[in-house]
Amino acid sequence: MCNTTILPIPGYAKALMGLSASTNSSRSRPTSASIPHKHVVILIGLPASGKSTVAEHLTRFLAIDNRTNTIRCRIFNAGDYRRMASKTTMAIPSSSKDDLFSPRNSKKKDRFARLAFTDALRALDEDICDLSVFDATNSTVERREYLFREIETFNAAAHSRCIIRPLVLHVTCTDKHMVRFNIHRKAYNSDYADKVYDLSVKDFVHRLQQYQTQYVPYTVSEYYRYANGKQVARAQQTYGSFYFHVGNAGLSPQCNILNFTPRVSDETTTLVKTIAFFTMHYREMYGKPYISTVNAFFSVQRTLKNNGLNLGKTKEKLHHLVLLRKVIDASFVRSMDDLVNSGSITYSRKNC
Ligand SMILES: Nc1ncnc2c1ncn2[C@@H]1O[C@H](COP(=O)(O)OP(=O)(O)O)[C@@H](O)[C@H]1O
Ligand SMILES: O=P(O)(O)OC[C@H]1O[C@@](CO)(OP(=O)(O)O)[C@@H](O)[C@@H]1O
Repeated sequence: MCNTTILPIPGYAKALMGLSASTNSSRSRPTSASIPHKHVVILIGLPASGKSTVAEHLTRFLAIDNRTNTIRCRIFNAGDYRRMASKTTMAIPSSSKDDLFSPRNSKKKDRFARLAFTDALRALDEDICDLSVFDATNSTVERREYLFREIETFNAAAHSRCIIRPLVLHVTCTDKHMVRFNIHRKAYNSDYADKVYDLSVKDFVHRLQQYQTQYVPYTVSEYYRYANGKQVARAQQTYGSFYFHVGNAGLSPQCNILNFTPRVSDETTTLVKTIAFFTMHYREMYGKPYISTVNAFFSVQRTLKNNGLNLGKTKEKLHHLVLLRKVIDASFVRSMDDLVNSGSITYSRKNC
């Protein structure tokens, strides 16, 4: 089921019908028409929820859609800043003191996110791109407030060469098989290049547990705090606020919130319409092959058939399946689902 919530928006119905929202005479242009409106997509989601993959899909989609193919996109991944800063591969922590993902080290971890976000805004200001995607978990209210505040400060600065509009893209994954599969894949990323499979999976699960103690769902009231321009995001009131959601590769109901205001720019309207289309059709466009791969991965019959007489490979694959089932058991997935969805915008009946 696809379901997009549209808050009272002059011109949006026209926009959905493919007519230019700017033809609505009640809408006025942005104050300085000469200043381009650029965008930053702020991702939110637990590790392994699929953020980087969806971000990649989004930028590919924008590049082929003829409404947006002139938009130059760049992705800024906080994890990559951490990996670049470290000369060695990630060490498996022996205590919470040297565990970057422990709440006690959140300031250390924030440093990389801040560096990545500063570059994301700078690239827009220096006209290196028109859309920056900020890829991090952004899992706390403090972090999100920081990001919105930074954008406000940027927009208010006299020397800024563009206006930056934030768009939130929430990526969730709580399907048991998808969670297991994604963590399996994470065990092969560069954090674990020099580590054996079992240790990598267990360490990643430990990382997720650390996030579970800190993650704060993005709620409707948090959305409205920014949308209503209180405290941290005054410009939202003027230029609209937009929330998009991709859940379980598009299998979960969509829950976009598009709050257009009279002064939303044409650049924003076009981009928002296109991203809304992307999220609403994510399953057909990008989710299907992934969903089939996940199903095939967990089919023991398929494992036996694919590996034929290769007993070594079959044994290894079966070992992976057993381990994944053991360390990512039903109660782990349930608690993840509760955390991600309880009180979150995604499950708020009011808006979905
Ligand atoms: N929507 C998806 N389509 C295809 N593969 C996906 C999808 N979501 C997750 N995956 C798989 O799971 C792995 C982890 O996802 P990733 O995008 O790195 O998560 P995150 O950025 O949230 O940590 C990816 O390497 C990919 O193999
Ligand atoms: O600072 P936050 O927002 O948690 O996000 C950054 C972190 O996200 C992670 C989550 O696992 O990204 P990545 O998937 O790119 O490896 C960490 O590596 C990275 O340090």
